[in-house]
Amino acid sequence: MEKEQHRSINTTNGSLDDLKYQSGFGNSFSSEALPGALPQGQNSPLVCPYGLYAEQISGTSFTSPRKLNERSWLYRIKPSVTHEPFKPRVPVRGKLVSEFDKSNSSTTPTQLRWKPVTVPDSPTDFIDGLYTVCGTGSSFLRHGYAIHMYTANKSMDNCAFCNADGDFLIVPQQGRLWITTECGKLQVSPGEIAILPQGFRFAIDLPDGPSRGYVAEIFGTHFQLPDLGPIGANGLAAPRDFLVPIAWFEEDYKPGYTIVQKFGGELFTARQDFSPFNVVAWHGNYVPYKYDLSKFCPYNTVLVDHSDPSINTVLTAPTDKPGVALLDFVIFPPRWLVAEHTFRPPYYHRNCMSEFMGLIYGGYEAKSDGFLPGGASLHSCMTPHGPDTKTYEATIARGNEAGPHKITDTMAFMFESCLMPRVCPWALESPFMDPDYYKCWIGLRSHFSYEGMNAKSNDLKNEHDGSADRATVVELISKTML
Ligand SMILES: O=C(O)Cc1cc(O)ccc1O
Ligand SMILES: [Fe+2]
Repeated sequence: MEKEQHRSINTTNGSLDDLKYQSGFGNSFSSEALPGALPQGQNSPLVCPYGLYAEQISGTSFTSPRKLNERSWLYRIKPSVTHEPFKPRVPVRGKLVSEFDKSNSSTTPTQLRWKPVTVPDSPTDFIDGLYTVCGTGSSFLRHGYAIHMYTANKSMDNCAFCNADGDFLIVPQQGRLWITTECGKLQVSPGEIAILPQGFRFAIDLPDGPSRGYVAEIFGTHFQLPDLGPIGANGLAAPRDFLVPIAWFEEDYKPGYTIVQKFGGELFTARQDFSPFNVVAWHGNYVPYKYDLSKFCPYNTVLVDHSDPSINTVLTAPTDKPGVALLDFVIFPPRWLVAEHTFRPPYYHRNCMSEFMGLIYGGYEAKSDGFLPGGASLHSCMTPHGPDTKTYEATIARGNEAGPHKITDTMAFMFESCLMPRVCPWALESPFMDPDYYKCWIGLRSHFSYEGMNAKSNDLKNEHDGSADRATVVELISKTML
């Protein structure tokens, strides 16, 4: 064992408040915390600068096509392998799933909605606060996804988490996440997202205490920027707005330091006596990164009809079928609504894809109430859904006079997948599950009439004038975002 040392070297990242980042998506990045630490001209010299060990982390098979190949070279004080054997973590919490089947989850075509889960009072870090809501497929077979949520109130202490199963896309909803990774530090606030690819070790500090958020985990593939098609060369999420850490390392002696490894949905621990954040320099294109959703440049209809939500795709994890996503991350950001003689909220629909939604802040355009920041909904494959009764009535009451209108103070998102999710029992039985969700549509009444063959939306609007629920409608118009 080494003698005790307490020296953290950080030449460029002075304090967490002014973290510096590299920018770009899929670049070949490089960073060194000490000058000259990065070997030149080769990846694995006989002796690396400063006596560092060279270690490669591969995010794709060695032989993946060049345009998909992801790997990085890390130059570290001790290699990752320097630890005691992995043992099952005790106590076993058993609320993480990475291979979905009848033993751990069930299917339902019912529309599901959850209220925001309360952050516990008892000390809970990110690992203990993480639980799977739904998912499908298998991390063993490298195909599928899991959707988790977390509630936590304390920083991880003397331990790092490593997910061997897949990539995490983390959407904090409450409380900042200060994430230390092997490539350096990321400071992520609600309204930003972080991607922690498969295999990277990371530790999450919670500077704000109580924290809550959503996590999509994908098995067997990585996130890409969506093609822009006829939109052109610019728009949606710009590559330069993705931020990647700069090298940061600590060389402290850390007795009892624990690596918690998620492997096949189970947690294992291994002891070592040093920090895994001992990478002095690195280069490559397999990296953790973050993105500020307020930087997104939305495109949408400028004349009629409501665009399909794919127009707001931030990142996509593809399947082998062109245009069919294992998991799309789609947002519903502040934007102008200008469509003429159009029902502006999301249309009623059934989708061959499955839709999990969350709300980071504000309200959501299709739901007047009941879908709250920190809450969630799941509309699985071909399960009908759409605006609730109040939103429908208020939209019709507003009628054609609606001019350009800006939706503000809102950030909802959707994880959309071609694979049908199974739902975990603790999510179905949760006290935060809303058993009355279906009632938000039950009030939708028939406006059908043979005389109304040429009805315009204004005629529908007039139906409400003087009707018994006029007061409600007027109240809703003032409340609604549309
Ligand atoms: O169901 C939802 O609320 C998500 C959604 C939004 C939208 O604008 C169009 C289709 C869609 O599934
Ligand atoms: Fe939908």
